[in-house]
Amino acid sequence: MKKEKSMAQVLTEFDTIAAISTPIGEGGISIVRMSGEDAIKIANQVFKGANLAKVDTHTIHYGHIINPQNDQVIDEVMVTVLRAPKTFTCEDIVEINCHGGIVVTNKILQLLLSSGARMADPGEFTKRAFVNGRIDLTQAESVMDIVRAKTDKARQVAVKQLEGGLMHQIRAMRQEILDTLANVEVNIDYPEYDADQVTAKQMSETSQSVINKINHLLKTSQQGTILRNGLATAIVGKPNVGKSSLLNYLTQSDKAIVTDVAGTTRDTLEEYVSVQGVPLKLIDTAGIHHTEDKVEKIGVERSQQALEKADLVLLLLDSSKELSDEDKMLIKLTEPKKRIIVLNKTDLGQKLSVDEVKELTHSEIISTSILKEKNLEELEGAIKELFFSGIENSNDQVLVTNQRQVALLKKAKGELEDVIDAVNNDVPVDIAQIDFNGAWDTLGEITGDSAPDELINQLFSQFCLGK
Ligand SMILES: Nc1nc2c(c(=O)[nH]1)N(C=O)[C@@H](CNc1ccc(C(=O)N[C@@H](CCC(=O)O)C(=O)O)cc1)CN2
Ligand SMILES: Nc1nc2c(ncn2[C@@H]2O[C@H](COP(=O)(O)OP(=O)(O)OP(=O)(O)O)[C@@H](O)[C@H]2O)c(=O)[nH]1
Ligand SMILES: [Mg+2]
Repeated sequence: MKKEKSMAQVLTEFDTIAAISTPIGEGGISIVRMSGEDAIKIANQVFKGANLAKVDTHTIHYGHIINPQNDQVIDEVMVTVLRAPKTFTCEDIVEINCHGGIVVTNKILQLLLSSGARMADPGEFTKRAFVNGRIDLTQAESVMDIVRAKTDKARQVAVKQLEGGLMHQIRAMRQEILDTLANVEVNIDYPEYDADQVTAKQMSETSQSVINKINHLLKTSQQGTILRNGLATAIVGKPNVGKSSLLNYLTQSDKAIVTDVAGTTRDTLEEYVSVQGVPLKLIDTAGIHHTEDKVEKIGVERSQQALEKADLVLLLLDSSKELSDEDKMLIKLTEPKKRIIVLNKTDLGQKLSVDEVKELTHSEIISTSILKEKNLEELEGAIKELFFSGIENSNDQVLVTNQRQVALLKKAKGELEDVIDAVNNDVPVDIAQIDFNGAWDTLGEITGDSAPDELINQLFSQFCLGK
């Protein structure tokens, strides 16, 4: 077995890192952040103002960053001093709040690097928070999810995960497995029973108990993924029915080009939007129809791909025209999907009635005029209703939201099922125990309690610089 490094060993390997933690660009203020043993010493070399080695922790100080080589003033700043261990990384942190210009911010970073700091890797601050035990991997992932959240719901789910609910549940499952393993020793001390038989029974029971908990978590993953990524909602229909107009209305923008020319939209367009609290990833598509045009053909193919991937389809029909073969084909094609049918252009003379469409489908039908903004709240309400039907209100629930966690939960479940199978088939206890130990390790990968270094490095490398 690989020997684990002691925390002290890990810590002594840590040098002082620096990075710009705000977006690169012009802005009011930028933050250059340092973490590590020498953070305060390095800051003191370039700061003119209070002696940072003497100030209280969690205090902020006015002064100037100067180039110690020639005493030239680089910028007027505010510097925050945060001493270990009660900091984001559990190390000494210094944050320099400078004016938000690209040149000045970079210059300050360069100065820190030439004074003894090392450029941080992407995600390295958060990685230190993890290695130093302040957060687990699920919390680290949630930090990134907060940064990347496209809708308020996605933010809400991520902040919930940051509280550590998922971590606690996983750790409790691991503890159950560990307690059972500890019992193995005890069983040997009771010779009146067959120790192996008792052990096998306990392993099998614990496996079932943990499987039940895993199933419960896996059940949340579909909802969790949708809340995190947005419900993929494809707006489809034949050309010129008002698909792009609908995207523009729902996003309250003019992101999509709208004209009276059929075939205006050539490529799919994605926008994140919250509709009555429902997080949607809206996809405007090129009108689906038969075409020989080379460019349009590719657009139509993309529309079909978007349709296949969609969680929800908004199928638009033009109510001022009779139902065409293409419309009928689209009604058939989208039949297996969660769907709302939108009869648009009700402001024009009506040639297609709700009743006529009802004969072809059980889906909800909403009549709208997107141009005149008629009945669009009803459409939004229908989206919301469809979304929340069959979904528990999730505000306080722990949700599994990412594929890494789902894959590891499934793997652990498989290992535990193998334990039960082995026990049922009278496989020797020490063989069954291999999978039992395996499940313990797999669950540990979710929280990072037993994750290999490569995995941890790979995960944090996806973070932004300065995070
Ligand atoms: N200026 C600044 N703003 C920021 C951050 C930062 O690093 N710097 N954060 C960075 O992402 C986020 C805040 N996250 C943080 C999480 C934990 C701790 C922290 O010091 N935790 C300690 C002590 C808590 C306490 O004082 O009670 C701990 O948990 O031990 C600080 C920030 C967002 N805003
Ligand atoms: N009268 C009327 N016109 C509408 C309505 N909704 C959209 N239109 C118009 O219909 C035309 C086509 O609208 P688009 O939103 O570009 O239609 P589309 O489905 O995206 O079309 P393609 O991208 O070509 O497939 C534009 O001139 C819109 O202003 C409506 O409710 N009533
Ligand atoms: Mg369009």
